[in-house]
Amino acid sequence: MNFEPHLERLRLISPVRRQVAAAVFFMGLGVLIQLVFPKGVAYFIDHVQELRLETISAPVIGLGLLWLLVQAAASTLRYYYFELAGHLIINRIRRRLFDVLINQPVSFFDRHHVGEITSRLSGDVQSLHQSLTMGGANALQSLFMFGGGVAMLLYISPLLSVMLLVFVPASLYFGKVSGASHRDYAKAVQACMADSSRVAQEHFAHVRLVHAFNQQGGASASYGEACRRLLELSMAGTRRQSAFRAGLSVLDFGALLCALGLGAYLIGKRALSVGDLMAFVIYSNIVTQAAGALSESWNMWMRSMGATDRIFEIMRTHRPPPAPRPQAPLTGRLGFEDVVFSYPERPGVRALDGVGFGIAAGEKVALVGASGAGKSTIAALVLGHYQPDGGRLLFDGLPAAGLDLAAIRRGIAVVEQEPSLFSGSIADNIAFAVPERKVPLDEVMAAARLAHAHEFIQGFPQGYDTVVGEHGVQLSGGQKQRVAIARALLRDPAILILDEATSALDAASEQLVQGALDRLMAGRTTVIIAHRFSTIAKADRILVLEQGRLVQQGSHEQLVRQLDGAYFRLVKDQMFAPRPETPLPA
Ligand SMILES: Nc1ncnc2c1ncn2[C@@H]1O[C@H](COP(=O)(O)OP(=O)(O)OP(=O)(O)O)[C@@H](O)[C@H]1O
Repeated sequence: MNFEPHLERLRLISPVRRQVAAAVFFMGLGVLIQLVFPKGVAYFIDHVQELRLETISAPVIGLGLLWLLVQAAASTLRYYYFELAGHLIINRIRRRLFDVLINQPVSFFDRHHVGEITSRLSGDVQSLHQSLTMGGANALQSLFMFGGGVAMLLYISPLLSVMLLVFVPASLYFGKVSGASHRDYAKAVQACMADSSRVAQEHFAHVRLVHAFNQQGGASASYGEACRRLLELSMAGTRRQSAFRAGLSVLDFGALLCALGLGAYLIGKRALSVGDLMAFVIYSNIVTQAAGALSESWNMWMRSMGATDRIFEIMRTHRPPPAPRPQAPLTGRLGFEDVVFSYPERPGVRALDGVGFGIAAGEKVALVGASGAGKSTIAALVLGHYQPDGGRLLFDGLPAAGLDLAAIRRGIAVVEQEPSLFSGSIADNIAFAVPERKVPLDEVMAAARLAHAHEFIQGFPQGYDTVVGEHGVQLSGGQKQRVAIARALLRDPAILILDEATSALDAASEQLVQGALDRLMAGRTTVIIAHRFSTIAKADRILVLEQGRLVQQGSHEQLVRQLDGAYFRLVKDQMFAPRPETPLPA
């Protein structure tokens, strides 16, 4: 048997050793008190004739009250410390799992849906919580009760004990056998839960589209199907669990009947008192129940092992980021040398096929090409989201592979096609550009002024504190763009990656955004994934891509003269908006 996965989970307890030790101490105390009780009952039954009210003196009553108090305190403190340890552990795992997830390479998010990932963070972690806290507490308590109960049984009657001990291994074995199947079942349930979360998350995220296409019914059907699979699996698990409980109950009552039969025989032989038989029955019940609870705890542990396998798989993939290496800030010189790249999810298709070019510091280069030609892939490689399969990238003439990725990224800013804003204040969204320090508001404002965003932000009643994004004020396309430009300006990058918005803004907004972009691009190396002719015309150089290959480069005037070239075809097919002001050669 491989113990490592079990140990891996138990190691999570180590930072909360003190709380766990306190919980175990109070649990031990509680168990001790419970184990004394049957023997006290035996004494009472065997001496019931001799007991008089006068003999129940104040110290006896005091002792009884103390017993009650200690019992209550032990049980309360046991619960408190186990829960406390559980919350601390789970809080730690949740944060660690998030750290591991957020640091995964971008390709990880190509393979896993956001809904699935959030389900792992909530559902799987919750399952681990239950098994480590209440599951762990019950298992430990059962173990103590089992050990103490067996000792008391042997003390009262070794002969009866031997008979009873036949049943105990049977229920333990029974638990072990059913535990193995529980693990696989729990894994399947958790996968199903992640799947239903994915379906729900996807439809909520695109709720406008769902309504626009009257797809509410379709959404309900998809979610219903995911829930049906989950229900089927859960029902199968419940059937298994019921069969397991029935088996345990047969063993429990079998043991009780045998103990009564043999006990009566021993009383007849004067080898056992009535009180001791009574105590024996109670202890035997404690022992068989503890054995059953141990089996059940094992099942629960195995279910949690299955449910949390994915968490640990993900955690194992975590590689701490390499120690930062001293590196001079980028000046903006960028190069691709014969770069070959396929997305990990599509290993057979080359998204870039032998692409090579150099960009001087401060140069503005437009990437053009039909949809799927590889423009965004070039940007993704510059940002270090993926590593090339062949060839290399150069920053300031140095191979990227030998440089510190975080330092490279510090020198780059990106303005996305559809700028993403987090649900926070506008100031927070702009300051997002500089994670290394707390950015003062006047710096945020200065960036917003340059980006022509200050005026509209000041127009909101809460100004820079206005909450935007998920649950806040929704900004127009042009406003979002200007916030994103302010964010990039604040970063003050050497290299700017600009994924130009395809949707047209109204003329006034367009002018404001364009003005802000001009300020942003001034003096910086800029790689523009270009869709507008006005942008392309302003670029120092145009790189034309076709099916992952760089097929042409030059200025608009140079390229448009090559009548058999890809660029001419793109212009002719009106791939850019608005139509080129530069007339095509006759
Ligand atoms: N994450 C991904 N996983 C697998 N294949 C991808 C991924 N992203 C893009 N591709 C594929 O790689 C090729 C290049 O895509 P890319 O996004 O670079 O094109 P593009 O020129 O930016 O297109 P567009 O102008 O439509 O955005 C396409 O065939 C595309 O389907």
